[in-house]
Amino acid sequence: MTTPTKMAVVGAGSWGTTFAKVAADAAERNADDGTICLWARREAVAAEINDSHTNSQYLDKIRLSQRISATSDLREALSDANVVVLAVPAQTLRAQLHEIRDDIAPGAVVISLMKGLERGSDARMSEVIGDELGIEPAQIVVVSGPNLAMEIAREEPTASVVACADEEVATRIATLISAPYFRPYTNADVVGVEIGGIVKNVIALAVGICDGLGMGDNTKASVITRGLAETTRLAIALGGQLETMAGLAGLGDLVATCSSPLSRNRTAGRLLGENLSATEVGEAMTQTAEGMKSAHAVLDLARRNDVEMPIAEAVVGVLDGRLTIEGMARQLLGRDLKSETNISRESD
Ligand SMILES: NC(=O)C1=CN([C@@H]2O[C@H](COP(=O)(O)OP(=O)(O)OC[C@H]3O[C@@H](n4cnc5c(N)ncnc54)[C@H](O)[C@@H]3O)[C@@H](O)[C@H]2O)C=CC1
Ligand SMILES: O=C(CO)COP(=O)(O)O
Repeated sequence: MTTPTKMAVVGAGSWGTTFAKVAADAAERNADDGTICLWARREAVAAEINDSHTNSQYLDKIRLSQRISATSDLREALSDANVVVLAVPAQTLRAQLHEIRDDIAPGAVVISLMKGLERGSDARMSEVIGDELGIEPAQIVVVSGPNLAMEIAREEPTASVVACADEEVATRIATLISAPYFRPYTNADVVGVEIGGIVKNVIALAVGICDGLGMGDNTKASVITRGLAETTRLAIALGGQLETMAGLAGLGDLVATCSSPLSRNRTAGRLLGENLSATEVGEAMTQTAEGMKSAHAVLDLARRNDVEMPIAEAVVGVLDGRLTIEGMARQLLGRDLKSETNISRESD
């Protein structure tokens, strides 16, 4: 007999809550005894999930399964959990893990849902998890793909990627989250899957800037496509696979995020394009737009690996107030002419 899954989801924002719903609906479909406990920072959010089975601040009008319980006591959520899911803002993860490292059961599989790069260390979230918890890559899973939370919460059919160095673990987690409306594929390329999710947020800021400036689809398609080229260069330099970048966690997520009005990163970019400063955009956003903070780390990581990322560089220039949005277009269009198909590190 296999042990029933006891899942703890750390972070009851849009994606943490939606992922808990997916796992609960998958358990229902698999007719297993799995339970899901969501940790919410605020007691009121936990109480609403327990009493009304809703989380109205993040997922308006979405009903959650009765298999999902919630608590604002993190130790209680983690108690005996054999699968721990992390869905907090990337820049807060290390401090959070530091606090709870002794409360995570040895042998638990830890899943990262986050799409950010740590500023200062340029570490991917799977690397932060490995550092802070001292666990093996076979225990660390990354879930990423074209996964706008609200669409999944509404049960609109969606595919995703479950990445782990150990393919058996990836398959086990994929089974655990395979809901009637959510289809996960496995992939052993953790680096490529994570880089796709991180960099698309920066490219979505650039596409949002185009929106803010009132530019049309040619401009946005050009940014998306060349954005994929620079994302691919970085992923390959770090050991990722070309095929991953053409898949759900690369092209798929880039297209979803850059096209959707639901995207927080694209929205933040639009506000930048409407001439708000990065500080003003930060104040206007009520949910996490990871690209606003990760962009600097992406550029730093690229420079350390001799990878050119002109779009990321221009976005960082705008965020830092060194480049105007009009100057951004001039800078990108003024570059030396190149072959399109060169995926080598040096140039674009
Ligand atoms: N919302 C989406 O559609 C998707 C989001 N993601 C990624 O998931 C991660 C989480 O994003 P969302 O759930 O959308 O964000 P959110 O802004 O909706 O929720 C963030 C959650 O983290 C908590 N939190 C905020 N500051 C914290 C801190 N200092 N310490 C601990 N917890 C804190 C908040 O209370 C909230 O529960 C991000 O890395 C994002 O890129 C990935 C795929 C889809
Ligand atoms: O990662 C996402 C979709 O896959 C969500 O994008 P935003 O964080 O820009 O809303």
